Amino acid sequence: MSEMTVKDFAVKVGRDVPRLLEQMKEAGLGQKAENDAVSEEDKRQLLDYLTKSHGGSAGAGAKNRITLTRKTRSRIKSGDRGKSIEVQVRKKRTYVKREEEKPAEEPKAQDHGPRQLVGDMAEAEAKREAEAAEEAKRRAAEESARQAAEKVEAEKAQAVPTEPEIPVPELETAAPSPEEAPAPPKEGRAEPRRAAVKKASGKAGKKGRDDRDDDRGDREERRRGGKKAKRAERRGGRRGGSQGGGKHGFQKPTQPIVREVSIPESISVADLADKMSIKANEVIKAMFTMGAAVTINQTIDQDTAAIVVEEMGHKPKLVKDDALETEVLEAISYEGDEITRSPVVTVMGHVDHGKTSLLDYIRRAKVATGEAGGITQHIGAYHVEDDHGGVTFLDTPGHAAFTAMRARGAKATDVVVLVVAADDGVMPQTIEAVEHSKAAGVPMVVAVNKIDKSGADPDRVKNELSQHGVISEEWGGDTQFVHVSAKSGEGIETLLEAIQLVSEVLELKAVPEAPGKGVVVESRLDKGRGPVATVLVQNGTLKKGDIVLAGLHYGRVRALTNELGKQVDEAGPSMPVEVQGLDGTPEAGDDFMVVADDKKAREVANFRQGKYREVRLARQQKAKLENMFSQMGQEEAAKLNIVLKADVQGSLEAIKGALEELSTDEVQVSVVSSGVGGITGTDANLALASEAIVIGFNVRADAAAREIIEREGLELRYYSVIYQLIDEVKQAMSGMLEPEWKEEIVGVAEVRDVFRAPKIGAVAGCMVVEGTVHRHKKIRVLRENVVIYEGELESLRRYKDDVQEVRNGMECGIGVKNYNDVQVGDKIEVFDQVKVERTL
Ligand SMILES: Nc1nc2c(ncn2[C@@H]2O[C@H](COP(=O)(O)OP(=O)(O)OP(=O)(O)O)[C@@H](O)[C@H]2O)c(=O)[nH]1
Repeated sequence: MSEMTVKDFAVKVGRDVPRLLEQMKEAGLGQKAENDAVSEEDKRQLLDYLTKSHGGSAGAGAKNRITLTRKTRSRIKSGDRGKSIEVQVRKKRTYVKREEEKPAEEPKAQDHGPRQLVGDMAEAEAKREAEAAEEAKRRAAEESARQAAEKVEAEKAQAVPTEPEIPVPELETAAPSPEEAPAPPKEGRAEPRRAAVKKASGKAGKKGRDDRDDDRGDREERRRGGKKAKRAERRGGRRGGSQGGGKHGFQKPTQPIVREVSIPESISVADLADKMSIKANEVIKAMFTMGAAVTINQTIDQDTAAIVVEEMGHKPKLVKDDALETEVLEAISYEGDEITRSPVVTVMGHVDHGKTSLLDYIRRAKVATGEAGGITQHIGAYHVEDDHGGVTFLDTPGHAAFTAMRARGAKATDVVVLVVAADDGVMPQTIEAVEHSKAAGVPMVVAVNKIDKSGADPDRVKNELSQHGVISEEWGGDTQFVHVSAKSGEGIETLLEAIQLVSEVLELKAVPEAPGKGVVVESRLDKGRGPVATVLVQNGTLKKGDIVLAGLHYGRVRALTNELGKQVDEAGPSMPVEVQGLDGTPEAGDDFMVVADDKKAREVANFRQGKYREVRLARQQKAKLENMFSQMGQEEAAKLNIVLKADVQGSLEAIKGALEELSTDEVQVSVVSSGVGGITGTDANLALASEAIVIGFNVRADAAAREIIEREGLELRYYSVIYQLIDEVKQAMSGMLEPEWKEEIVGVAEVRDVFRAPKIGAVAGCMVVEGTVHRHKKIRVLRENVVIYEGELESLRRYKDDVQEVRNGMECGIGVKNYNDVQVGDKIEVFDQVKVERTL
């Protein structure tokens, strides 16, 4: 065809003249009126423009092509199980305009610019297509399984010439090119495509009965070929497509997009489908044909997922469990301009030395300044402003909070303020606090408190602390001692300055523009507000609306509340803030971070929840005394950490000394903490933080400690004979732990009342609170979790009857043989000695 007018052209391409003129103008053509002539060159230019504007390739090679895609769905019977699979076929066809051809025209579809011209080009292309299809067909013939493809190709080739001015949809159905750039779905599922193509076309009403018959034939063939053949076919199909594509001048090699699908150790069906960019239904169906009935939310394991992915024609990539987490975390950038952030302080010290008073004083004096009402809330932390940029105090004094955080690997504290009452001096918990902060590598400032008191003797504090390696600056050490009174407020300013001084050395930096991250200080379930967590932002800024991952939980920040109870929109570095919107209550010490993707946050949280259990189990194994050494790598310096508690100072010293003497060149035994008294939650947390085993010598763990020990799978051992304790540790060190006799506590009774009778002595009215109390087993009497007597029972009675055992929840009368000093509140522990095989 030679030249035509815009009007003619508009008629040909089925578009109205003004719109066409507009497009021509956009394409840089000069036509302004409907009677202006349109040359071949103009058409090409317009086509080129439209192709480009629709995302087509604009390169020289792509100049004269147009690609059509069409999606069809069909069902095919799969395999010999007679199950059917829904097959989605994406067909793509590229038409290449030949120089000498005149563009034909036609289509419709307003918003598919290139499509309209396609029709235009189609006619010209028909011949070439036919040739190309033949070529593809030849190649396809190399593999028998690809017969279906050939047919379709052939049909495609025929489709064009039979109806020169075919509307676009006709053309689309023609080419079953498996390739597909933008629309991922189903690609991988290439093979069924072969058979399904025609079926789909037939469904669309574009094909005749013959086609459908052929289609059936294909299916028959496929059925006969079995699975292997199908796979071969699929592979072949891809190859064939690709080769044919080259000949056709297709835009891209017509290979199905084989995606590399990363599969975590477990994944939900929905997420797996998502990763392959297909509908979950299709995964469910595919799995069904493989003999597994799953639901959309069901989580499948990695191996199964890998098979499904392969079956779908993609490449599974098995990723390590924490890969997703790593990916999510690594995707967060904390780069930017740094500012100096305020120090975060934890106050520690012995009971009654004034930690709470000090925190309260500072809060009252500082936080409320200038704030309406000045009422502060307890949210677990607060920030005070001073002349040097402020200080944040973690408002949960004590070692428990500190160790709980450290146990979770969190380093929330920059500076420890060690409160020592000037009238009381260094006490056991003072020493414990020193141990904790040293172990955590956190610098200390000593607040010598109660300086207002008449008995205050600050020099004594200095002196006593120096014996524990905390030496005052005045004495040539590096620790600042500040005299304060939490009552009068004396010295508080100086204390804040001292904190600032220490923090300057630390050079605490943060990037306020970065996404917020930090640590959970505490959390609770609020009746009205749901899970509420106080977090300390350590870097970046946490904002309302952010998606947050916190420990095992995640959520979108619904509200942020500061320590004054005021809603805020954001919290910057070193600021504590209460967060609402999480789906659960994270633990103190859990990390939190703002992540970009809601779904990924959920995935990581889910993963962590699953992992949590495994990690605990793993830790249980590792923490076993028996396993500790066998698991140490050779290059690893072997170290056995012990948290030791004993009934009296004498035994404590003796055991500690003996244990430390066990150290050899290969294995170092280190008592990270020791003390007199029952095993507390703090001890357990410290053991967790330092990967230590807990040893109780004639002492027991309290409820809090037991909870942590159990939950975290720590190793706890009770002993009552020193040499046995030392011996077992020694044996473990030499890797020769024999089958051992281990004590097992089988029942505990609490003394509720004590009756004294002249003949039989003291009888304790008890309630069995754990296990079963047996008449003939050995017992110990515990007072405040410390063993005060070991022996056996004289009598065990229910009402007036002598019984052999009394179960949990029942009352009974207990007489302890040769011991009459039982008191209300004591516990009677019944134990057994069991042989434990050594497990390595
Ligand atoms: N005279 C005087 N009394 C103080 C001072 N600081 C605290 N006290 C008193 O010491 C007692 C204990 O203070 P707390 O602040 O409860 O001590 P704590 O270290 O928090 O104690 P626990 O929470 O039990 O570990 C209280 O009666 C306070 O009033 C002080 O500087 N001077």
